[in-house]
Amino acid sequence: MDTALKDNRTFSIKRVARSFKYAFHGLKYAAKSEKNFQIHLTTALLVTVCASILNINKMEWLFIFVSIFGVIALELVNSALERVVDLATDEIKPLAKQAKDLAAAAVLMYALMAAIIGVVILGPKLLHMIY
Ligand SMILES: Nc1ncnc2c1ncn2[C@@H]1O[C@H](COP(=O)(O)OP(=O)(O)OP(=O)(O)O)[C@@H](O)[C@H]1O
Repeated sequence: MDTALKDNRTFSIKRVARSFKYAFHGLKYAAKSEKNFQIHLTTALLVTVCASILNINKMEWLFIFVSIFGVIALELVNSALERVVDLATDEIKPLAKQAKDLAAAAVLMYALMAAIIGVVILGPKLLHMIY
């Protein structure tokens, strides 16, 4: 027990590397099997290409990246929560429904904000390029 506690408190490159490895496993898993995650990744790629072509400034890039990484991170948390709920019960329960729907609502809120940021930053530049 003491050794385990000590182990948790000391900094170890090996442990940090292991944590990164597990995080990449999660990313790989989500990219392979989570439909919504794949949609967010594709959207992020399109927005990044669009923003590059439209030559946005540093501050605009910051807003775009906060939006992109925020949506992706929240989607990953949502997927994790869905699994925890499914692990906790395989019955239809109001609390399970609330937990999943609340997590989905969190993603929706952030995605809406990201969409507004995208339209505000890229919209006028796109219109200017087209007309
Ligand atoms: N155990 C449960 N009890 C009650 N309602 C549930 C339960 N599991 C899921 N639901 C309801 O069914 C909906 C669909 O659940 P599901 O687990 O398929 O997630 P999802 O929103 O379709 O996400 P994804 O497509 O990423 O798996 C949930 O949003 C929730 O409202």
